[in-house]
Amino acid sequence: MRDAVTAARRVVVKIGSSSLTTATGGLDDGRVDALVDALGLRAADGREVVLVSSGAIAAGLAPLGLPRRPRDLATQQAAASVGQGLLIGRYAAAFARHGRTVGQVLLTVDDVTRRAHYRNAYRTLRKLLDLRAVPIVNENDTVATEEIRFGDNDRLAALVAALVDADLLVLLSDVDALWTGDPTRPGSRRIAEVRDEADLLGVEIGGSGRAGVGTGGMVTKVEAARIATGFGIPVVLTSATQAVAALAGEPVGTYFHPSLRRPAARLFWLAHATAPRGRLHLDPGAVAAVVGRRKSLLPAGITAVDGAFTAGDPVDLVDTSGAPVARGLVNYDAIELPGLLGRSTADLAAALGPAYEREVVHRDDLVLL
Ligand SMILES: Nc1ncnc2c1ncn2[C@@H]1O[C@H](COP(=O)(O)OP(=O)(O)O)[C@@H](O)[C@H]1O
Ligand SMILES: N[C@@H](CCC(=O)OP(=O)(O)O)C(=O)O
Repeated sequence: MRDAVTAARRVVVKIGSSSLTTATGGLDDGRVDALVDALGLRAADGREVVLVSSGAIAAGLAPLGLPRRPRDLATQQAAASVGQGLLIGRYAAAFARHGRTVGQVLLTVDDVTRRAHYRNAYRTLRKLLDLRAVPIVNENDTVATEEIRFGDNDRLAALVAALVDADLLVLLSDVDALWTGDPTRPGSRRIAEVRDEADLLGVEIGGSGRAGVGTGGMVTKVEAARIATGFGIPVVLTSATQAVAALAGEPVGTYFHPSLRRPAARLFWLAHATAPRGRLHLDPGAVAAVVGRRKSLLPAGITAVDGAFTAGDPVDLVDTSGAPVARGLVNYDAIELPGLLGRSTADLAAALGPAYEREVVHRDDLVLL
């Protein structure tokens, strides 16, 4: 038995498209029901479950007469728009049989990187759990453009697990475990547990076996496991058909041990969930202050600015060679900064008013890379 699994009070379960669809790619009601039965068992004794479910695009294909997963973003978004409603409707009916209500939570990258949105997402999830509803999370595909996309729900699930401070993340796929190589190839073996990076050396982590349905294959799952375990959350990776056993702590699938380190939640998001919208070039004094002495970044230490960001966006702080040394949430719009560079805070406050005394990036909004 896996003690961390049996003891977990709050669990995030992620299910991939390939485990929810029929061979032809449509939503498979029987598979949805089987998953919900497994989760219903788990939630029955007062434990909290957050479900991260893919499948919106797959569920939208048939109603739109699309023969396969489209390549272009706009058609994917249209399919997700049709499919997400069907998916949630299906879950709502299945959970109702267990006396549970579901709540739909659609997230974009912004929702987990901008502080105000991050708090908002946390508050909603927390309240749903307090009200004994089952939050069902997916990426907000219909509004997520290429540049702000998570792209894969494995990473989203790891970030949601961190957001709700889960005790366990379960990744359910169509494969029963992480294997040493392509599971269909003779000689590949199942991996029962991963203690650290060393256990992954030599493992061939491949793409999706069902290119028309699943997205990231094992690459995104192992990456998600890295993120969650780095946050102190253990991960079980197995197939949807083993969900009951996995949630009961039986030794199925692959168990990723958590690392002991548990970074501050908000900064963790910043480092992992963000695509920087710009770069601030620091002089050596500013690098020493920010990295060495954990100080806030002031205009005086910035030599140049790249990107078209607005206040609140994540930006990378780079040294004189251009290497990122930290990531932070910037307090100014990109167009405001060139006029401020190299000037002291006192000078700026005197010339432009007290609002210009603020740091460019506050040290509480900074994470070293
Ligand atoms: N080392 C490996 N171990 C297990 N599966 C692997 C490995 N490398 C690649 N895969 C493939 O990854 C697939 C699961 O990913 P994917 O199809 O994206 O699922 P999901 O839709 O659940 O996210 C498996 O079906 C398998 O073909
Ligand atoms: N948000 C998309 C799923 C993207 C995704 O990560 O899919 P999968 O690899 O099947 O978990 C959808 O609902 O179709």
